Amino acid sequence: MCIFCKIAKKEIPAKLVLEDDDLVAFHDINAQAPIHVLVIPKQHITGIGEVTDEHVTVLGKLLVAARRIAEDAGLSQSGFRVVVNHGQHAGQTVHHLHVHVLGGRPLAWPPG
Ligand SMILES: CCNS(=O)(=O)OC[C@H]1O[C@@H](n2cnc3c(N)ncnc32)[C@H](O)[C@@H]1O
Repeated sequence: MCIFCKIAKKEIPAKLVLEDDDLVAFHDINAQAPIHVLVIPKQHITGIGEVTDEHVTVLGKLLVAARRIAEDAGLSQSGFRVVVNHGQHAGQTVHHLHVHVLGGRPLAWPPG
């Protein structure tokens, strides 16, 4: 089972931020900003490279949750970044769809 499925099933620990029937959000173990949270679907989807029309609802839920997490973290005014990485060039290391929410400091553009 993938590591994020284990987190979703509470089989391994994580610092949870948000959970509902469809998704769970938790602090990134290797934070790249003062706020760095991952939002994942409980359903195993390997990544953005796999999504189709059947995933529209859960994809929307991930983005709304991302906004709520950023707002709760007080980032609405200062700003935040929402990132999904796909494949080797993007450095995807966990093959379970996840949305990064980053904020709390100025974020460079373009990213690396
Ligand atoms: C370019 C990044 N690669 S990624 O886009 O695939 O992001 C994976 C992210 O998952 C995080 N991560 C891996 N294992 C855990 C864990 N057990 N708990 C919380 N976060 C984790 C990594 O720190 C990384 O930021």
